Amino acid sequence: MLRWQTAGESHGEALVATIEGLPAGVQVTSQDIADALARRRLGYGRGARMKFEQDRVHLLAGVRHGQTLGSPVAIVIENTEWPKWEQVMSADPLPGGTQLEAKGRNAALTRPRPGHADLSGMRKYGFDDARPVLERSSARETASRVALGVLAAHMLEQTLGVRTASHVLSIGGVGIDRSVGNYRLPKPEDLAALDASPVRTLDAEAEQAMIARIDEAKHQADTVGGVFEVVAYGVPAGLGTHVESDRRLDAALAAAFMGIQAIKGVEIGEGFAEADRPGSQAHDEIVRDEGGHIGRQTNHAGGLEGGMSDGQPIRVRAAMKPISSIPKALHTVDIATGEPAVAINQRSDTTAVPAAAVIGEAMMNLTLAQFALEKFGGDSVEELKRNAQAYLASWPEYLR
Ligand SMILES: Cc1cc2nc3c(=O)[nH]c(=O)nc-3n(C[C@H](O)[C@H](O)[C@H](O)COP(=O)(O)O)c2cc1C
Ligand SMILES: C=C(O[C@@H]1CC(C(=O)O)=C[C@@H](OP(=O)(O)O)[C@H]1O)C(=O)O
Repeated sequence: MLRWQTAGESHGEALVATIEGLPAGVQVTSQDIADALARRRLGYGRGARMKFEQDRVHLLAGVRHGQTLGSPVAIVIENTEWPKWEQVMSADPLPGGTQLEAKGRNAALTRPRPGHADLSGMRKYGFDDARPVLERSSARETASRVALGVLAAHMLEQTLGVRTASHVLSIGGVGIDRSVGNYRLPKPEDLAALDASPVRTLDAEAEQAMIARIDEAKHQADTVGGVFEVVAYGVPAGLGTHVESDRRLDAALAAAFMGIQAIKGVEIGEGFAEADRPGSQAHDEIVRDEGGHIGRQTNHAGGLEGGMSDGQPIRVRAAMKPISSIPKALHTVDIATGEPAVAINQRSDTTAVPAAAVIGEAMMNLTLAQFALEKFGGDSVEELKRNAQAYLASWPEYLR
């Protein structure tokens, strides 16, 4: 069983991530993780913090000489902003009972921001300050998940040959028309080109439109969301199952993507467009190719049928709501006085859809790694590989 967890506040000392259940022998280095974290910081429209903060990674446990040991892996990502927050976010009481003055960074945040966890978190945990809520609800936490996603991605690639790529379909309502479904899907070989695009697309026209939309939103003191897609190649048929709802791979992927901050919709394949098509045009007919192998001519289903991978590329799309902290401040109520007020506004991203796509890759890899381990098992990379090969070899040639 693959289990993972993260801890850490946005302006705390560090983020911490652990993962347990990976086989021994997965090759990974701190540099691989640092490279993935750098990809998560990319994207036109991100705020000032992305420019001055760095992700400093320490691979603390579970890896020796570039290979996992089969023991829990622990990763620490230092927040380089920490010196500015050392007192405000101090875990221990301040020396000599010092009380920080309630001003500047330590001022109580009593005007909850619509669209954030602030108001419900204050009610639920009994806080009169939004700080303890926003510190953890911040998407800073996703750095931990991207770090863990590297281990999952390496395990998948080194055992099954699975590789993942992501791209952005639209930002603020402009970009690629996803109802058509015949645009060029990103391939793992395109990753460098996608990383080089300010809005994570291979479509030059859509790129210009999305950049212009972000500029427009920024100019109007507003923010925008968008839609991204993650595609996983090389996933063997048969991960997940139809037999029980909580073991379905499509359900697990939907939960994993929905678990990314600000994601409000998840689509498997062409999910929403499928709802408008007649069945005769919706399903992926089963054919034999020239080599006699079984295959499909289309992939509307996004590689998932009956809660199981069907051997086609797995495609998951996610809709991200606009960034919630808006310079053009929204109405709220000051919790300290009960009077109408405008929401706290801090420096913020105008959009973070390209970053969310990279986080989506991590969630795809973590979910597929979990399901691959459940299906094949194995305490070492070699054992997992053997088990998967034996499974595939058990099929008649034309089914492979
Ligand atoms: C990569 C990424 C970056 C984000 N950056 C910001 C930001 O700078 N400002 C902000 O207000 N929200 C930002 N968000 C969104 C908030 O974290 C999110 O809207 C908030 O947690 C509430 O969303 P929820 O209702 O899904 O939890 C970001 C989200 C992601 C995934
Ligand atoms: C720090 C990151 O993203 C942050 C996510 C975030 C939010 O509210 O989710 C708000 C911003 O932080 P701050 O309020 O400190 O400016 C983003 O910069 C990161 O992704 O590493």
